[in-house]
Amino acid sequence: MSEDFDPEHVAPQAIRKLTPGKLVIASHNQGKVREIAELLGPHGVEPISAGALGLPEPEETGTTFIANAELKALAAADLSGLPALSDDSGLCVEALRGEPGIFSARWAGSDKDFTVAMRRVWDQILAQGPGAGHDAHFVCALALAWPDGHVEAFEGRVDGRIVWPPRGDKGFGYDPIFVPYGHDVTFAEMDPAAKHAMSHRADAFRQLVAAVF
Ligand SMILES: O=c1nc[nH]c2c1ncn2[C@H]1C[C@H](O)[C@@H](COP(=O)(O)OP(=O)(O)OP(=O)(O)O)O1
Ligand SMILES: [Mg+2]
Repeated sequence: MSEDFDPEHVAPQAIRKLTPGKLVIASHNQGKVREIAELLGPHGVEPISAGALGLPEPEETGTTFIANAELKALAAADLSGLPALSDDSGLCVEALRGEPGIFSARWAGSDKDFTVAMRRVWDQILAQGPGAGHDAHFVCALALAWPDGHVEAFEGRVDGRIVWPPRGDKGFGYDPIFVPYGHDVTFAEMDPAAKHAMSHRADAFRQLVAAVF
């Protein structure tokens, strides 16, 4: 091994393993915190939410899901002194050229009203004219950061279609208008376990678990 060998710049062996202990869930969205805690259940870590630690909600200045996930995880790891896991996610509608995308939370406004955001998605699809397709996908970027600034990121996806009117009261966000391909029910009509078996978050989680546990 040469003297200037730097393990941080060797992929993929550079992936750092997460050891059992406290893990900050760097999200202020209770729906996500609940899903992430459920997905982490079998992996021997003790989740603590950013809200419970009184951490601020960072401004999402990135232009990609990965960039926003990394900045949220790094901020929480730095402030807490603990490893932190963040999630940046959103709904991308093909007929809207990927919108709302990274702006999915912002479409719900400062009072986080997803009735308004879902209506806006539907109205904008209709505004494209009768030929507009309803295809859409959710993306989830997960970033795991350490207080020394090391960070790993993983991106997952699930494809489906937008339906109207909204259906179901489980889940959160845009779940009532999203039906994954191969299914007839929305994410908000499914049991959490069924959503966890196929969601964008579960896809990203499988990659994270394979890499860092
Ligand atoms: O499984 C999902 N089912 C339905 N809607 C979803 C899902 N996953 C993301 N979404 C939508 C709603 C959410 O508000 C936005 C993410 O925005 P995003 O900035 O990543 O999260 P956020 O501001 O709600 O919480 P935080 O940044 O503190 O983690 O995309
Ligand atoms: Mg956010």
